[in-house]
Amino acid sequence: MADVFASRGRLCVGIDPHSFLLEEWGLADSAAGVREFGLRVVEATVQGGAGIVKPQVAFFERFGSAGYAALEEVIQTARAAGILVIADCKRGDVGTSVEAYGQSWMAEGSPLESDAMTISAFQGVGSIRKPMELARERGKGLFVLAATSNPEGRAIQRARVEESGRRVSRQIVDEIAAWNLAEPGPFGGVGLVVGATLNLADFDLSYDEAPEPALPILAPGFGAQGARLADTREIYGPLAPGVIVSASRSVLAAGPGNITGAIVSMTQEIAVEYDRA
Ligand SMILES: O=C(O)c1cc(=O)[nH]c(=O)n1[C@@H]1O[C@H](COP(=O)(O)O)[C@@H](O)[C@H]1O
Repeated sequence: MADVFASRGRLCVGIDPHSFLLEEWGLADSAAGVREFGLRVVEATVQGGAGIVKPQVAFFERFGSAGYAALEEVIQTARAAGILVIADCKRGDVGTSVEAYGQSWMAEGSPLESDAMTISAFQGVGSIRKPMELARERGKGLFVLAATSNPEGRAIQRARVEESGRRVSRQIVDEIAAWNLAEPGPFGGVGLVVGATLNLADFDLSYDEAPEPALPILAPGFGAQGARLADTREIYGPLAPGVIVSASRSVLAAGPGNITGAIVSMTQEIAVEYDRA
């Protein structure tokens, strides 16, 4: 991750081809439209000097197999251009089924092969062990939902686990942190999704000191959901060094003519936030 931040920066550009955005971009709400949208966002990411994209699979899935073909092309084009791809598929299942999901998004040569995927462990962290093993074997990243940015997640994610007494979010983070202990290097291989809209203390995720190895944190909620880039370090505290700032609508709404500029200015804002004493 340290090399990821050095070479690709912290901004993750979400590729979320909502119908309203396709219309604003003058594109059809179709598989051809999401393909064109995705490719243009990848191009703008390269031109804007950012290094990470996160295609939201749902918006492609709306068009069935044609949408998947479009997604494959977007992922492959981004990776060929040296951009890291986090497939936002939020998969989660058990046993051999979740293992197959892991293979779909992380196995070498899979048509959807990405650099990382989002995954749900609300069936128990043990349920995603196979993808965790695959990620480790293949040098891929996994981002496990821990404390999501949406307000509806709050009640369940703050609930306490009977056996440990810990909040669900904290339990997931602790289990992932324990898994990462076996890995060399300053950052763990498995990361977490922790929304920027939250007060982390509510989820028992405010730390006095950063866990070691550091946790990669995929941080959605900036822009359209209300969180401000200038608050990143305050929101995440000791977790801030691992944060990947993820934004979709707030970047994409700039439109095809201005998206590169939006990426450049967000990258600068993030740099200012991380450079200040
Ligand atoms: O895993 C995610 O990326 C994610 C987790 C979460 O807790 N909240 C969240 O909004 N997301 C995703 O992040 C993106 C947020 O989009 P914007 O609100 O438009 O920036 C969407 O693709 C969401 O699916």
